[in-house]
Amino acid sequence: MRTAYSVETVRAAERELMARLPEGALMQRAAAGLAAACADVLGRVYGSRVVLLIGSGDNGGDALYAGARLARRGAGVTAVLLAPERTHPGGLAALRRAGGTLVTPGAAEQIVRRADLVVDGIVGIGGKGGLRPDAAPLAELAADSRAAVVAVDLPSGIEADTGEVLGAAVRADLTVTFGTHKPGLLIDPAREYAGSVRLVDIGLELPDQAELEALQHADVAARLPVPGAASDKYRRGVLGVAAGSARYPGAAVLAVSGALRGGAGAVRYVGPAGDAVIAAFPETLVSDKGPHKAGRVQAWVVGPGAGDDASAVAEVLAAEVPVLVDADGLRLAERGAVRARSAPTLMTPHAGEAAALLGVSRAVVEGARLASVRELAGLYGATVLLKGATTLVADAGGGVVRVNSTGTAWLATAGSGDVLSGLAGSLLAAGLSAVDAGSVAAYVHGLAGRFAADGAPAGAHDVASAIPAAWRDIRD
Ligand SMILES: NC(=O)C1=CN([C@@H]2O[C@H](COP(=O)(O)OP(=O)(O)OC[C@H]3O[C@@H](n4cnc5c(N)ncnc54)[C@H](OP(=O)(O)O)[C@@H]3O)[C@@H](O)[C@H]2O)[C@@H](O)CC1
Ligand SMILES: Nc1ncnc2c1ncn2[C@@H]1O[C@H](COP(=O)(O)OP(=O)(O)O)[C@@H](O)[C@H]1O
Ligand SMILES: [K+]
Repeated sequence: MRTAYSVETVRAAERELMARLPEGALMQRAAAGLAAACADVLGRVYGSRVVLLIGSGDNGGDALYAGARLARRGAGVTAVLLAPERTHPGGLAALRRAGGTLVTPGAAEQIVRRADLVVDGIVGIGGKGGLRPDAAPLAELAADSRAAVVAVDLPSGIEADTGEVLGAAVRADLTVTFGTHKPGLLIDPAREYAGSVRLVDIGLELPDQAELEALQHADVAARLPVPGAASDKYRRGVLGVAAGSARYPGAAVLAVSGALRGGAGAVRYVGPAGDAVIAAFPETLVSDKGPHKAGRVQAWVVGPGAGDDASAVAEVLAAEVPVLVDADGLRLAERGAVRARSAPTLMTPHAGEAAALLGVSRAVVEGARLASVRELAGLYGATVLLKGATTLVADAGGGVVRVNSTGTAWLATAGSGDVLSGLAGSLLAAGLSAVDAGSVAAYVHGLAGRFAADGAPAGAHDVASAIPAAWRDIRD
């Protein structure tokens, strides 16, 4: 499991560790890891041109000490000091001793243009509220140069705890972060600014519960349902899918396509698109009599392409099994009915649907994804999976939020969300908790999207067809 901790938690762990170590030891660990990463990016350190962008805090200190290490290995290192009189004194002295050069921001444009590597030590976890006007132009210079950009701890200008980007921010090719990932490195839009992320262990002892966690292959493999000798189709779980309409029969087909590859033993389809479903997937048990007459299921998916069938949504919400609500179902589900449920509910909006439920604009949700998913989960007393380039899954009770980034932008194609709903529903029917079903489904779906696209456009049905390959890859 990859975890991320809030700034407050990082600060507390840092204080505790600093009290036990000689002064400056932690910063030296950080600087050593940073210098090694910079050397990897450069390939050849000797003779390279390195520019350090230095703010007035310890983030600048890390960059200065790392710059000194690179200078000792033969790099030409120049530090641009945003606040010369408040620059980290030890770091500054170290760079001077190693032969580095110091300049003011006025000289930055010329040297950044000729640099091989720009190191962003403007601000780290002490930053608040977007880059200030004196620092913002440096971020733009770095973006315009042909140099590789390495961010120290996090790209300056992003909000470490939330992943929001409130103004100008540095766009890095690599972020070297210390002790733990910070939530902002894993959540869009900030995640995009971080580039790839390298974690340097500096010995911080962190509490059990993180702010954010991201499943890895092994975590997903441990959660995927696998039948045993005693399994039969009922014990594996039966999923009911109430989806599709005369206008959108395809949504039903796609939801069922995800469901059949999600580990349930059988899929019951209820709705007006039975012929289309049977034509594509003859193994589906089809009925048009409404959810309450469909026979026993261990979980329901309701909503994809469902049009305005509010009664089907209400019927499904009244069932005492886990329910996944997606697409039209989100609009039609009464908040009170969701809150009154005793079995788990998993809601799966994209940013636009979440915005409509919260009564805000889509831009507000996209800018503040972590706060939005938590708020929606609290409002409905449900587990909420917020789709997007990174997918977040939050429980109503607060606590750790799951994040997934296995996907690819090729997944932004009509119907891929329907496939996800069937897949996640199937995992609910197989007995996974709502958080596990949502986050495991997002992981598998993202990987399937990568396999299906492989650098070229793919349709949602291709994504569904790639689910078995993703599943095998995870279990290998
Ligand atoms: N935690 C750990 O375990 C370890 C932490 N380490 C390192 O320390 C870093 C944290 O250092 P930190 O606390 O000195 O804060 P930092 O990020 O340098 O920023 C403060 C400075 O930025 C300024 N500033 C603020 N907002 C701004 C803005 N929007 N735009 C522009 N400027 C802004 C602010 O100015 P002021 O408000 O004082 O005028 C202040 O001077 C951490 O990220 C990591 O790199 C490692 O060395 C070892 C282990
Ligand atoms: N830029 C992106 N990068 C990665 N995944 C994405 C991106 N855009 C969308 N997705 C994923 O594609 C799916 C789209 O779902 P949704 O918006 O419900 O589409 P639809 O309603 O057409 O089925 C979600 O799983 C979402 O996380
Ligand atoms: K930084």
